[in-house]
Amino acid sequence: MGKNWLELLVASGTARFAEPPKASNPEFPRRSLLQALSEEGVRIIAEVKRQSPSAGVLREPMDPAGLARAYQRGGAAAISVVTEPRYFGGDSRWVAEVKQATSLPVLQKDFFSRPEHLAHGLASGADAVLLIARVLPGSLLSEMVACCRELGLEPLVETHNEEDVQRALDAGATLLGVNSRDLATFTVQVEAAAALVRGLPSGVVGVLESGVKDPGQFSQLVAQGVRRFLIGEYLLRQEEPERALKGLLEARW
Ligand SMILES: O=C(O)c1ccccc1NCC(=O)[C@H](O)[C@H](O)COP(=O)(O)O
Repeated sequence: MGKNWLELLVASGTARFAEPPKASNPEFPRRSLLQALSEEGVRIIAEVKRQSPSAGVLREPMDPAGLARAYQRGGAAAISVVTEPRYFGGDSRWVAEVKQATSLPVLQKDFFSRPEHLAHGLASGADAVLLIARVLPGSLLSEMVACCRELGLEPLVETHNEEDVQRALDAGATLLGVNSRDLATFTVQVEAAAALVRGLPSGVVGVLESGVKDPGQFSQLVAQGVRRFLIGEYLLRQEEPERALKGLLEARW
């Protein structure tokens, strides 16, 4: 029996977020992820992620501020920062570094599983936080969505299948990610995720997350009608992430 990664990742968040945050960065002006993604054209959230359970080390040394600046020059609409330290090698201080280095909205990706954990997102200086539908059973998902809004954090509700999507919509999500990676098995099914994104009701901003592996595949997804993406590994493995991002955004479809 292999590791249940999702359980380990949620447990990592629960342990780290048990106490209220010690330091706080509330001074940052708020930037709206929803607004940035609602603009016309193809919109990319570019990810700062040192390593991942599925891919190992992606970028070393990691310079979050420098990378985020390169992403902004390359045309990113927003930056995702993976802050989980144990399995992703992340650091919640990177959120503030990226906010200072760019003028883009910053999404903090970590494993928040209780309303009280969200104080950590606020203290990091995040504009938006990730809520993973699969680890927030029953009414917990809508409670977390409501709590984000009370705190002034935008929730990006991450789904993986039809059932998750329905739960996210019922919870009032207006910013909805469909992750093509199954976070328990790491199987990636980009076409299935793209179909779910395309089927979202109007008024919901849908983002295709994970699994973009080259410009050709990216162009095909855009040609099929997908407009918003969250991309990590492909960009992180490039020597020149700015150029790689421009390459995606300038591709013909
Ligand atoms: O990336 C992983 O291995 C992973 C494992 C378990 C939980 C979450 C994980 N990743 C978070 C993400 O969803 C991705 O970092 C993000 O969508 C970007 O994906 P990619 O472009 O494939 O790096």
